[in-house]
Amino acid sequence: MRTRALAVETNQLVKTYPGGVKALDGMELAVESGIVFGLLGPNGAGKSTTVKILTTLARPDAGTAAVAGHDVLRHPGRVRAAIGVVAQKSGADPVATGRENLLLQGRLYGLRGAACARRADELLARFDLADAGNRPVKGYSGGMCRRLDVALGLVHRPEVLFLDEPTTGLDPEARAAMWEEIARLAGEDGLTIVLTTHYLEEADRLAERIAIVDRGRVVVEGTPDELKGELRGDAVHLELSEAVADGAEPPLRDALTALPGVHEVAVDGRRVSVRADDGAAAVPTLLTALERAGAAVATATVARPSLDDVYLRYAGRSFNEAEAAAEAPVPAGAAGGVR
Ligand SMILES: Nc1ncnc2c1ncn2[C@@H]1O[C@H](COP(=O)(O)OP(=O)(O)OP(=O)(O)O)[C@@H](O)[C@H]1O
Repeated sequence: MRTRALAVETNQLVKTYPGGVKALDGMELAVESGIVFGLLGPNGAGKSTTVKILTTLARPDAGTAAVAGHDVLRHPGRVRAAIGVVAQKSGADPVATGRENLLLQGRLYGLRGAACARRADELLARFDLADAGNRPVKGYSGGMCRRLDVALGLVHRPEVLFLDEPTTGLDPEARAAMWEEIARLAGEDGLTIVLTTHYLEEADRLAERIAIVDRGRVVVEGTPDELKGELRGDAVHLELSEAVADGAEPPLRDALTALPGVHEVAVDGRRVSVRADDGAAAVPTLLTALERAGAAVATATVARPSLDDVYLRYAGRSFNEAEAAAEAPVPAGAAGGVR
């Protein structure tokens, strides 16, 4: 028996597609109930394949997975009753109205009569679709469609909601609105949200915990701050009003390196870059030291390590490089898509 404390648990999932593409190569996940968990990785990392297995739409070649305490292979029906799925592609019927879509989904999950209608209206109001509820979905904007998709996934009050790249293809405004909606959902009724994304910013903003996935396995897992904190230190960039004279660079570098909590000092013409344990706290000290050395500072910026830096450290390549590699042509017979 699995414990209910974990909403999702996988052990050594392996999945190879025909043609030999190894989509999953020992995927290990443990997602606590009641949190937003981000599965972050570039295109082709194996996120959708993981979600397909967890939502009983695909079978692993090896390994086990349980959702809401139910084994996905032994009790797929129980898993399906406990989950809501918002796939990358909308499942809504474009010819039907938003309300009709919700009523149909409700009926599929056993809701009847007034209870079903009440739930549909509740969700239309909640997702700001009340006015559009009686219009065919084909007339909805991208953001409205996405909100309806999430509403459809919630009709039967699932324990675990899977959101597969919920903001891909949305314009910035609709993306921001969807982020707000997901953040709002997160606090509710102990709902667990498993969010897959290839947007670093999306995972950083929404997920309490993140698993960074590369080549079909988790390369690192933790809270966004834990992951970034492991990189120790902020980058502080200072732009001087005038370039430092050649001979003055080494003593300036030595003076800055001697400051507490300051490392990796680089001086290059007008640009001074350092890593600091606490960037914001180091700025006044750096300004004073530079002033003493006769260097006037024009601008100072502090950058926290990003999830891209984390990815680079654990996957050995940048997120952009990995995305580019995933988009590169693959050998004949090995191509394929899950969409
Ligand atoms: N049906 C399929 N047949 C063959 N190969 C597939 C199939 N589905 C996925 N793949 C391959 O498996 C790997 C993992 O794909 P998957 O879709 O799980 O990654 P992903 O991280 O979700 O990426 P994306 O964000 O592009 O969906 C990729 O190399 C992909 O090309």
